[in-house]
Amino acid sequence: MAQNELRIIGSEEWCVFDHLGIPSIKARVDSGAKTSSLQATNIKVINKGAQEWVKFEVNPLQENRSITLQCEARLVDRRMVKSSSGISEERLVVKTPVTLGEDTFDIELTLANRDTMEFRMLLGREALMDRYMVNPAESYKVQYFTDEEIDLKYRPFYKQKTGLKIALLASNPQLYSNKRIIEAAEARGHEIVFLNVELAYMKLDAHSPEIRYRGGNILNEFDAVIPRIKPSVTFYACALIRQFDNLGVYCQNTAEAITQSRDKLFASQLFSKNDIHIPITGFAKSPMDTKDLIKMVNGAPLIIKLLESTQGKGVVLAETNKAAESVINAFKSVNTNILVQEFIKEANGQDIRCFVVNGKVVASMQRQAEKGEFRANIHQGGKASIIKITSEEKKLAIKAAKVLNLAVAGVDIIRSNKGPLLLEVNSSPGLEGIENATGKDIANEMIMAIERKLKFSI
Ligand SMILES: Nc1ncnc2c1ncn2[C@@H]1O[C@H](COP(=O)(O)OP(=O)(O)OP(=O)(O)O)[C@@H](O)[C@H]1O
Ligand SMILES: [Mg+2]
Ligand SMILES: [Mg+2]
Repeated sequence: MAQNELRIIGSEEWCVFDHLGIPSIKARVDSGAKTSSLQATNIKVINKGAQEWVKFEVNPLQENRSITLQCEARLVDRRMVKSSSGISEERLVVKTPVTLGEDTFDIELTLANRDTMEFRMLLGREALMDRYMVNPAESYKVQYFTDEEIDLKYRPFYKQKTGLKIALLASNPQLYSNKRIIEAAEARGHEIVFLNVELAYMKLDAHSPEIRYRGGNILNEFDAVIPRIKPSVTFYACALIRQFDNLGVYCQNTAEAITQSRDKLFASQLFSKNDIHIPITGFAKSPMDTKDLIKMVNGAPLIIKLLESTQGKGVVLAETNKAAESVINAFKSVNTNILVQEFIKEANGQDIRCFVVNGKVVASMQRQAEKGEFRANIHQGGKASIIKITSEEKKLAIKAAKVLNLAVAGVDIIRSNKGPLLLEVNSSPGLEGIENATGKDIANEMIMAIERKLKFSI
């Protein structure tokens, strides 16, 4: 073909592979590459009579893994390719017809098992030769499809959606609570994906903010996120939750609610501001005020709490004023923030855990500390049993969750001579102790609460 009969091709073009069942795939025209290549995963060689064929999967749309096409093509070669990092690897080469605009011709494609290809296809010079001349300043000179046309072509491939798509944002899929939440979501017909907090990352950008997951997958199709955040990753996890929220995904507990419930001092201030009774609590920066701090909470025995504590690990009982003073000053000397609190002796090592979901107490249990221990936490050997709470306690639990704006909350209440007092509110309360003690399906309550918020009905 003479030079002037060559057609102009742009730097990006839409290719159609009828034999592979790919309705359209955007290719980067790359005359620097000899052979064309196609992003492919799960590549397997199979025998068809005397011929070798290849079965593989293609995600034809850029930055979108929700569509996966199953393809088959004839294997024509195996080539060693050196990657940019200098490692040689074998690539399979298949041959199949491609359509570009009006032209259909056979093309050889290496199957590139690369996760991070921006373009799912590269159109190399073997395919261009004697047909096209590249004009790198233009795109879609041979074939242009509008977004609507692409959408129409791919509509049949989108999985029929029957339930919600939920992400469980947590750290350990083996935990009882996480396993139960996954089970409950699946039982109600939803798709639930476990996302490890530390494997998710984000792009902050006014036009196209994103959340990505290890390997480059973009997480953009969730209806809801259930955050189950361990204390050590609170800061990072809350940034992720805010990002999901910015992307319009419903987060069962918001980042703000989780953050403020994790800071015992801040949470206590919110409680007193909203007329929620807590044991008398003091906080001071300087050791010079320790003596008065102790007096303020009615003297020893008293409780000292690390501002960020769970499972009762950072809660200490000081029996005498002397002991209290030295423990408080010891924490201060290592710059650890603590609360000093009146000891509710009459509770006899008991407290009440109320599980609140969307403003309702769905279960409650009493926890009794082990003999010789004042902390009722299950992790400290506490024993759980069913309890019928008073309407005053119920109101207190609901109000505490509401003040912190938590849709799911574990509210701890202690019975004192002055009536029920709020101890603390947990934003990722465990399910094991309370489901076992009460026989209630709390995971199911959590999932139904999401359905109600999203006005979803099965
Ligand atoms: N002021 C108090 N008087 C008497 N007992 C208390 C007091 N504060 C806490 N306790 C006991 O210590 C336990 C742990 O305290 P708290 O719940 O404040 O700490 P935590 O480490 O955050 O525990 P969690 O695992 O529930 O988050 C309580 O469940 C309760 O049994
Ligand atoms: Mg706590
Ligand atoms: Mg507690």
